[in-house]
Amino acid sequence: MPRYARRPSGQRRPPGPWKNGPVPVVGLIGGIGAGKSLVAAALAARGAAVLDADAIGHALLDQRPARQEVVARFGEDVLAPPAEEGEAPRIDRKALGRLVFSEETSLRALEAILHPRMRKTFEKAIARISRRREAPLVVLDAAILLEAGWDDLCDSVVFVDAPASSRRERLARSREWSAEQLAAREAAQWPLDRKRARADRVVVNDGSTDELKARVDRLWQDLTRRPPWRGRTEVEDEPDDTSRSDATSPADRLSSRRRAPRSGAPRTSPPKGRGRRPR
Ligand SMILES: CC(C)(COP(=O)(O)OP(=O)(O)OC[C@H]1O[C@@H](n2cnc3c(N)ncnc32)[C@H](O)[C@@H]1O)[C@@H](O)C(=O)NCCC(=O)NCCS
Ligand SMILES: Nc1ncnc2c1ncn2[C@@H]1O[C@H](COP(=O)(O)OP(=O)(O)OP(=O)(O)O)[C@@H](O)[C@H]1O
Repeated sequence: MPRYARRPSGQRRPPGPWKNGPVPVVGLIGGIGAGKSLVAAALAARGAAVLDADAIGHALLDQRPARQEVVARFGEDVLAPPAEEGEAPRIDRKALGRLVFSEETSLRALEAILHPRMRKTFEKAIARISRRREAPLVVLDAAILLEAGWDDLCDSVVFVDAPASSRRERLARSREWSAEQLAAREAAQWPLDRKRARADRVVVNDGSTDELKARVDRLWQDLTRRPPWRGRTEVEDEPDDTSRSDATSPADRLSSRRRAPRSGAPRTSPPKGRGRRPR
């Protein structure tokens, strides 16, 4: 029987070169609508196990302990009428979203209910996948990975970089958010250049879905090579200065490539001004 070290969380950590043992964990971040889910799906098609933070949050809202705490905090207005008689009431996420993204204290209160449970779910899933060697790679797809401090579970952080205009167009097509709703969610997150600076890999999503898949194939090669990973990788075609996203100038990109590896680097100072409280 292998002997496993215990982690502070009480989870057993099987032996291996990565933070959580034999399987590396990769955090996926990027702007809203940048294509994180698409990248996650392409990695899943190659064999990665994907933890979708949005979906895990939704599942928790559907379970009694979290749902009851949410209703106790926000009132019955955040409940949707049951579709059928006798059915358990469900949280109306649209209504709850309207509330929390218009008032920071409410968002913090919702996070205080959900985030500890979400983290526990991630930790358990990572521990299980590592113990049973269920996949060669775990992907934690979480827009607010850095803001929530979940990056401490990750061996690498990948930023999906898409031009703001493409993100807006795609979201207008795929979701029913107004520009104001999108702006309110973005305001609740770190600015993109701050997120990008904390990533050690960047995948540029500025073309077709086929182009993105080809880039994810290269990312996969990079992520599944033997440890230790070093340096910073940008996955895109030949640099084209006109097609870059919102905030990164060619000079930024060059300097970011020269950055030291993330692992072991001290955390940067807390965010100032816009957006979320420091963590
Ligand atoms: C407020 C809720 C009910 C709205 O649900 P809805 O179905 O409209 O949105 P969904 O959960 O699919 O989130 C879509 C996007 O909104 C943004 N977003 C969601 N929660 C947050 C948050 N706490 N802070 C900043 N942005 C957020 C993310 O970019 C996310 O990808 C829901 O987002 C929620 O419960 N949020 C708190 C839990 C959480 O932090 N989830 C985000 C994990 S990445
Ligand atoms: N290169 C692309 N070409 C065309 N459509 C795309 C491309 N990339 C993403 N999309 C579409 O844009 C929409 C948003 O993408 P996706 O859901 O992957 O973004 P996301 O980063 O996961 O968003 P969120 O932050 O809300 O979780 C989806 O409908 C997706 O299919």
